[in-house]
Amino acid sequence: MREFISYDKSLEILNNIKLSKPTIQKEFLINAIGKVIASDIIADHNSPEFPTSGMDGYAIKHEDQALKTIKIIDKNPAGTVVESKVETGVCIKTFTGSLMPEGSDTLIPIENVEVNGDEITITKEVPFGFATRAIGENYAKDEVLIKKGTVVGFAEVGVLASLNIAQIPVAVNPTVAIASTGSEILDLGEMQTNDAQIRSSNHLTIEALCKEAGASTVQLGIVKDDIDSITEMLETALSKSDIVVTTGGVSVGDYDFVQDVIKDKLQAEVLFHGVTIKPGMHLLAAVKDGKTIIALPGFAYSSTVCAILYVLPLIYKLRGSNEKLPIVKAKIQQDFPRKMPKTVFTACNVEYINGEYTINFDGKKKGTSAILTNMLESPALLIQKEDSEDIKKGDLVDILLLNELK
Ligand SMILES: Nc1nc2c(c(=O)[nH]1)N[C@H]1C(S)=C(S)[C@@H](COP(=O)(O)OP(=O)(O)OC[C@H]3O[C@@H](n4cnc5c(N)ncnc54)[C@H](O)[C@@H]3O)O[C@H]1N2
Ligand code: MOO
Repeated sequence: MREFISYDKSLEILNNIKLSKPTIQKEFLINAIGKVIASDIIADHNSPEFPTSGMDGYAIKHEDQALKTIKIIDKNPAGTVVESKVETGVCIKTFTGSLMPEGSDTLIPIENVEVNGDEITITKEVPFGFATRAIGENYAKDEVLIKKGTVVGFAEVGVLASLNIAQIPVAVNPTVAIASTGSEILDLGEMQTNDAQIRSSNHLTIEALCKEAGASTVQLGIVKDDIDSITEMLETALSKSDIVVTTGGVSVGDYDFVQDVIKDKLQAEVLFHGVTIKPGMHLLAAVKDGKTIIALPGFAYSSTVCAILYVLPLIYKLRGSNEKLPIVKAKIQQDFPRKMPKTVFTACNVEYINGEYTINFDGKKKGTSAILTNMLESPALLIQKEDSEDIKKGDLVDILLLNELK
């Protein structure tokens, strides 16, 4: 008899396994997009380094706005350093991006003055420091701008470029090998020879999830329910990857060989086999030669939910990233009784309305764990913990935002 453990316990066990540290390599900024930065990025200068004009106009002393006219003594284009100084009664024509000339504290925009020869008359006053970007406005020297573990995106690229950093250390993405087992399942394009055969979706759904999470993938396709084929597949998978994910063959049927191969043939260390969750109760996690094997149930919804819950966090960890599953609070629009003493993940629709997430189950199909179409459109998973109460309409509940998965 198998011993089922709680969802929390299964997460704790997986969280505590020793994983190898990611290999670090340097990448040019654009090639680093989607990768995880492996060290803090600290500003080595202030931005801007000097007070800088934010508009086109005239650099003045603020108190000079009380004067009738102010004399223009020089021009200060962006990219040059003007020698003249602003003293009482004089101004310097200054442009967006130009350094503020010495002695000035305020920029009066061209729209706020009338120009007569070499003099300006102020038609509309501005407050002290107007359109003057202070030293360090964008970032200050020694500020930690990007934390180790951040996934590089457009904003990181821009900030790194402004720091004149062309190459950054990033973690080499882990590799996940994926295979689906089952004698009834067919790969894309494979000829159907009898009515009992179905098309496999799991191997590709999981590859898609892993790729979106930043992993490299090795697709091993479909393996029939046969001990030798499954053994060969798992040996190949272990030799090519950091994480092996299989689907099918982990419950109690006569042909559920994946578990036997993992336990008896490979002699892998089984971390757990059976978790009190729905879907995915037959999930098996094991370790062999420092590689993690996650054997998921065959049902399409079960294997997808479990890949999200168990495989994605492993990928995050192996990349050294700070990412977490996107779990947020949402208001539920109907009663939702607790059906079983398990942690249950139910597909729902999510909307963001008036500053809060709300969920409903409109159009969601009921049936077995085979229904993957419930994950289309704008989906989330309602999370009901093992020891939770019946949910009432209007309650705040935990949901996992499926369209926010990285
Ligand atoms: N007597 C019992 N029967 C079952 C139990 C149980 O506790 N006692 N548990 C059920 C639950 S829950 C699940 S989940 C499944 C898990 O079984 P397996 O992991 O061994 O999966 P299979 O039997 O191979 O497949 C289940 C189902 O999914 C379809 N399938 C399989 N592979 C794919 C694929 N790659 N793409 C799409 N669909 C796939 C397969 O045709 C089956 O219909 O066991 C229950 N039974
Ligand atoms: O493990 Mo099954 O996924 O509960 O339907």
